Amino acid sequence: MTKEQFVVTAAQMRDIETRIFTAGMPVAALMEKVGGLIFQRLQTIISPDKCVGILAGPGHNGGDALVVARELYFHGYKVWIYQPFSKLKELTSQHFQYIQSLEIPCYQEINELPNCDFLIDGLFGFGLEREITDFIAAAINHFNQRNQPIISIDIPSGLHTDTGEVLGTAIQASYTFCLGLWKQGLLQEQALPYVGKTELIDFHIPLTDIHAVLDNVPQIKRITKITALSTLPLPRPLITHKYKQGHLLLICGSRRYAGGAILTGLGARASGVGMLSIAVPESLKMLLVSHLPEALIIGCPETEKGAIANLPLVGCVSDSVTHLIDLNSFTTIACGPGLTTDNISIIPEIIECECPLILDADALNILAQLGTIPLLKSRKSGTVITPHTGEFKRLFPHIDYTNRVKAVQTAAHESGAVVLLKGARTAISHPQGGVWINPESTPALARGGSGDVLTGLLGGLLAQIPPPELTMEDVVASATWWHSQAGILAAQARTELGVDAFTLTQYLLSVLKG
Ligand SMILES: NC(=O)C1=CN([C@@H]2O[C@H](COP(=O)(O)OP(=O)(O)OC[C@H]3O[C@@H](n4cnc5c(N)ncnc54)[C@H](O)[C@@H]3O)[C@@H](O)[C@H]2O)[C@H](O)CC1
Ligand SMILES: [K+]
Repeated sequence: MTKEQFVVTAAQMRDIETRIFTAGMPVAALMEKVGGLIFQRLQTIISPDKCVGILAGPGHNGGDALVVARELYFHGYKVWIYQPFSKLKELTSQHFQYIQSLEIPCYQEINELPNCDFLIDGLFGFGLEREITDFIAAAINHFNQRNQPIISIDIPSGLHTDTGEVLGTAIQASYTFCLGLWKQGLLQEQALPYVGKTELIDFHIPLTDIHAVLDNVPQIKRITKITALSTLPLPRPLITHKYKQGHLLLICGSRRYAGGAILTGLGARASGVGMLSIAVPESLKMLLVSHLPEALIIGCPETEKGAIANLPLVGCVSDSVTHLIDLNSFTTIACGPGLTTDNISIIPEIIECECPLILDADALNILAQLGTIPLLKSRKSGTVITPHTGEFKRLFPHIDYTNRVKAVQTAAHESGAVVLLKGARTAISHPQGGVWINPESTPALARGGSGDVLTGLLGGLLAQIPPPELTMEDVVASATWWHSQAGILAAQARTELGVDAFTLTQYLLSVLKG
């Protein structure tokens, strides 16, 4: 793993830094090093003719900010300090004393503050322990009102380091320079309006210290291009044939949502899966054939309303169908897009299948009606469920959803499934607790049908039975990355309004072309 992948809580960061200090690294030296690295990065953003306001807190976040202030000053920038705290940590106090000796203007009242071009937020870092109130809350709200870009050191002051919750109020940063290792709160969806453009400032934490603290707990990891492309595209041997490249069965679509079946099929097509079968209500069969001529389209008996009435399974008596389905002849089954909840009887049958199973959309809504846990826990092979927020709440109404990382871990543990909780920061958890977070997406994907494409793409990848060293959640994480990168590419080419789900399918392969 690269440093960019690790995600830590405040407590884990504290433990890692304690190991560094115990090994002999002076705290002052580390602060000096970190302040210098932040300053170097700032030089590429802020030209020396600019005025910079430094917001200095009482702890080491403030200490970092004061080191930055001093370096900006010595390099010709106009600098002022806002430092309203009476009790400072020792090291921070020393830096503040030196700043004052240089006669850099220091203020304690926000109404005295001059104008400036940029603000550096060094009020609180991962040491924030409680809600921000009183004059500090007023100050943060004041700085958010000014029109200067704010660059937060480590984490926007006021955000909970682990959950990303706003503790009272929080700085709305244009940039967040996260120090050393990614803090979990920065990857939580509720932090998004506050973090701005995030980047990691590496201050060379030894990997041994990281592993010493993180190896014995479920890993929270960021999905990066390196991790995704280490999986994708799945290896395709020179000598192969269609049956060796997996056989995916999609069970989807209804007269009401015919498009869902097409979009899911197009997502599967992009995965490179060798064989694709799609079970839809009989009346959709020719429509699907026209869109996906390479797929084997299975027309199923349908209800009055045009939903799949039953699956023509091998062994069942049904003379009106041309093709019987043997659920155990597929290497993966994906079910749900456009299914409707008109007929709940097919889900218990599908859950019996022995191959990996993906349940999405209405399959999840039916599962919520039938009761999630007992049904999924009894399955022999891997299961992936891919709820959006609403489906998640219906499936797991008892789980507190504020901390999405914890929520998805709990759901995975309870259900025994890999849980992919879709959103602006999709989180994926394995039943044993490991979590992948997708750190980059686009609001362009917030459209009907996007999820159908992901289900097909994911099903097609899992059906190709990735090499044994690839865990199911690794494949799910890579599919998530692939899907969001296609959305980003499409939005760049066509604006965020131009990424309808069909267009999204047309950009999937461009992602792998790099
Ligand atoms: N630990 C290190 O050597 C390094 C830390 N880095 C930087 O330091 C911060 C973490 O520093 P720490 O002193 O632990 O905490 P903070 O600076 O975040 O501030 C905590 C400080 O504030 C007080 N406090 C907490 N909550 C509130 C509140 N709601 N209202 C008022 N005051 C509050 C608390 O009592 C503490 O005194 C880290 O983020 C980095 O920026 C270095 O970068 C690397 C080395
Ligand atoms: K900060």
